[in-house]
Amino acid sequence: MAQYSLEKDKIKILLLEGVHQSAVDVFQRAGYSNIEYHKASLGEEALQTAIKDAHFVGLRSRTQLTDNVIAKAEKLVGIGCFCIGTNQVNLKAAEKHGIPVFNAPFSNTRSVAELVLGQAIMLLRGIPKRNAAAHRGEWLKNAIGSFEARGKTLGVIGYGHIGTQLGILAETLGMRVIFFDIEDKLPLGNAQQVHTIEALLSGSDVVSLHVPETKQTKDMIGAKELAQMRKGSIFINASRGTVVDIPALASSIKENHLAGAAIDVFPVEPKSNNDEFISPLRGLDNVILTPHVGGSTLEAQENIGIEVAGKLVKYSDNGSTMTAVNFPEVSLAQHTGTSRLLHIHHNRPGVLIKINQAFAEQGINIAAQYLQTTIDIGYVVMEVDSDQGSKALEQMKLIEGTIRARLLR
Ligand SMILES: NC(=O)c1ccc[n+]([C@@H]2O[C@H](COP(=O)([O-])OP(=O)(O)OC[C@H]3O[C@@H](n4cnc5c(N)ncnc54)[C@H](O)[C@@H]3O)[C@@H](O)[C@H]2O)c1
Ligand SMILES: O=C(O)CC[C@@H](O)C(=O)O
Repeated sequence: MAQYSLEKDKIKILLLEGVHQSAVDVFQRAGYSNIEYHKASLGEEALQTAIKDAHFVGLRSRTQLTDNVIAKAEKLVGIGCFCIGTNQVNLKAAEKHGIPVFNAPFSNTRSVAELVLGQAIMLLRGIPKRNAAAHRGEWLKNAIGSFEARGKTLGVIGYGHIGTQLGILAETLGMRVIFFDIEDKLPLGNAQQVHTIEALLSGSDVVSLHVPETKQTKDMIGAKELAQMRKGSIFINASRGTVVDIPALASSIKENHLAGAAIDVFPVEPKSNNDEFISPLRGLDNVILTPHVGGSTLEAQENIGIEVAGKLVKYSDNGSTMTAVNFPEVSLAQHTGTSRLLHIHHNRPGVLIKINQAFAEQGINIAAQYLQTTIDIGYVVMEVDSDQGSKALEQMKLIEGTIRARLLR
């Protein structure tokens, strides 16, 4: 598939799930006015219709970009996840079609850490159950099951951007912090790494999960792991719903093994705010249930809008793919005085040589060349004399192994 870069007002940007206005502002400031904006996510059929002629799509965690949807999005050039998680996108399929996927790896991490810390304090004090009782007209004024955070042990599973910030915040309250991670991590503050999940579970008063959704983290916490937690301890998950066996968690709470839990993410989440939320945890007074809002603060959403829209604009304008999660990363400054060509190809021996040969035979002068590869694809960016851009694109199209080629204006 080869294409000339379109006029900016012909480039369709599909924004879903109410991404922040800051994203729209970034696109508009960069000259992109053809924006289709939806407040909610779209089901597969509606999504296929809306994405069919879109060049860029922006989404959050609800929209599923499956292999099937991506295959039918014939014009799609780039995907922006306006969040951290990218598990809702079939990254391999996007790569196969030569489509980079961008996200915002930092912008909402502080928001999650703050929420989790607040939940830990509330749960240690038994507040959710006292709050629920008061709403029913009951008055639970006593100190039973009510503890300070000071001196308690917080166990963090997944000591990344969120886990580390949570650890530091918890230490300011006088909590002791231990963590379990598959990587050896530099402990911040006085945190200590433990080397088995069992040591973490049995050694903590509050356990909080901050791992990504992967094959290894699926059902990472089930009945066996919950039984390894201390009696009367607290469990928090604001990572991904697939990580925890929810019926097993509900049993552990009902049997009074755990004193309480806060759950922000669920294996199946309602598609929109109008759909019913169904969970075996409903009705349990000592469980805080939140609708996947760990990262939903106005500060975070505004920053995410700016960050991800900025990355899509840079890719559209300059071909820069820095921080793409599924794609060779090429950092490029703005080009002036030359035509820039983007060529995405299957990573097989000889593709670059063939492009260079074809250009040499046609007398096309290469002013600059940048190449990066992953196991499966190669991404080469070339600059040629301005009057030779169209001819160069025609030559690129003929190269065997081409997935996409694009000429920037
Ligand atoms: N609730 C929300 O609104 C919300 C907001 C932001 C992020 N999240 C979720 O939180 C996750 C974590 O975010 P982050 O920014 O801290 O990510 P991160 O990539 O910085 O950290 C994840 C950590 O988990 C570790 N890890 C991976 N697999 C593991 C395993 N099997 N066992 C133990 N450790 C493992 C990694 O080594 C890494 O240190 C995200 O992937 C996202 O799914 C949720
Ligand atoms: O905003 C969302 O829908 C997802 C938030 C969070 O889970 C993330 O991955 O950043």
